Amino acid sequence: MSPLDPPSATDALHDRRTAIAALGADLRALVEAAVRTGAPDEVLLLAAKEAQHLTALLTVRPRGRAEVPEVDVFPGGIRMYSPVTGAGSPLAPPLQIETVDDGAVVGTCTLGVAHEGPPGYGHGGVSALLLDEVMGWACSYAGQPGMTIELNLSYKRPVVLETPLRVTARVTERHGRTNLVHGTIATTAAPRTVLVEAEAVFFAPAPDQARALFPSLRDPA
Ligand SMILES: CCCCCCCCCC(=O)SCCNC(=O)CCNC(=O)[C@H](O)C(C)(C)COP(=O)(O)OP(=O)(O)OC[C@H]1O[C@@H](n2cnc3c(N)ncnc32)[C@H](O)[C@@H]1OP(=O)(O)O
Repeated sequence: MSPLDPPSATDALHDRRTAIAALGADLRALVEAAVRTGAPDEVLLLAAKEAQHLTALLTVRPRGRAEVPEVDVFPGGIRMYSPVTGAGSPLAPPLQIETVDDGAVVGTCTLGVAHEGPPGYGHGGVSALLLDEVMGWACSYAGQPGMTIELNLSYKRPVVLETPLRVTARVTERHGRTNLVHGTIATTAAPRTVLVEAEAVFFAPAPDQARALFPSLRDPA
């Protein structure tokens, strides 16, 4: 559903997305190594210098704060730098939107130590991040991409790190531009044992409102 390269992607777009994803994967490995390392102080200081060098290398024609990247399909599609699904984001697990199953969107991911809350378990805010995203996808797939205006979570069991997770979401009710959405996190090994459950309200802005909120949106309709 969220392929890196839909059939319409040109060669140049394919190459750009591939390069962004390659950098993202190595940055995620770096972040995980950095939060787990037992290397001595002098190695940390050496790594900090190398990181400064990389930052300088990448600080070329940075995009503006509200600019939609050319490699993205927004709203409701590919977001290369999303902190949840973005193959190019060092913050993202990244979560893969896998299927639309009987109206429910299903995403999978594995959290690392960089996402830790209680030792060995995922941070509660990270669970909210995963659910918010997949619930947003459920709205898009129901035909009304929208913004979260309310998100309630029930943390039933801790979310284990380094364990494949299954995040599901489904629109349960629609009232005009407002969608009520239900979401869950479970492990892929035990999909019926809900670890975190969510109820959310999403609002799909009208075209004028979307134009004001997202000035670089190409087609707010
Ligand atoms: C285009 C989408 C792009 C999506 C990108 C991916 C996003 C991933 C998910 C996110 O993280 S979104 C980021 C977090 N959310 C925000 O930053 C939203 C901040 N909120 C706003 O900017 C405004 O609330 C918003 C522009 C969305 C709406 O402003 P309005 O002044 O038009 O809202 P209003 O208060 O009139 O409420 C809109 C409708 O929702 C209803 N409503 C509000 N709160 C509700 C509630 N708690 N329960 C049920 N309905 C509720 C409200 O009654 C009303 O219904 P009606 O249209 O029928 O009159």
